[in-house]
Amino acid sequence: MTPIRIAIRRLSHGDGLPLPAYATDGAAGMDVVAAEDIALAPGARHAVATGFAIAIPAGYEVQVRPRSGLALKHGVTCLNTPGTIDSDYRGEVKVILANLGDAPFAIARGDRIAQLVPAPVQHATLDEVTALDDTARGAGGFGSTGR
Ligand SMILES: O=c1ccn([C@H]2C[C@H](O)[C@@H](COP(=O)(O)OP(=O)(O)OP(=O)(O)O)O2)c(=O)[nH]1
Ligand SMILES: [Mg+2]
Repeated sequence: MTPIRIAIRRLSHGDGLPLPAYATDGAAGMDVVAAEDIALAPGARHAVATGFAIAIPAGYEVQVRPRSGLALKHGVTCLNTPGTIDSDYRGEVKVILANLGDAPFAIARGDRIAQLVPAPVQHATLDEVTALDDTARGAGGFGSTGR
């Protein structure tokens, strides 16, 4: 598939850092590095600077996803996963990391902390009605079909 083109602007505090990049040819996400040093205490969260801003083409978003290694080994994940970067956002991309582990976790500038995955966005229009069609499920949810 032809890659979509995303304009990226390096911010002054991103000087010298690698831009997001695919670690392997088949990687789904571009790894993003931290632009700051931060110590995350257990239970703490922080919007980690990345040092860049992007302009996503209309009709797309970029999802900010955790790295499984950080999650499994340290309990460090994106709190709002998947984070949403809107196509009209021009501010700095930030990675909202949370430490759900039981030990402090140190992030150093240049560490890979998350990955970016572009995705198409489908807008909907809502048609307000007074009754919805019947289905076998009806209002059952939240485990209604059993374990
Ligand atoms: O992980 C994230 C999530 C969001 N953002 C930025 C880009 C996104 O376009 C904007 C708004 O995100 P979102 O819509 O998820 O947050 P909100 O709480 O609804 O804020 P807003 O009222 O600004 O839309 O914040 C990030 O940099 N990283
Ligand atoms: Mg929003």
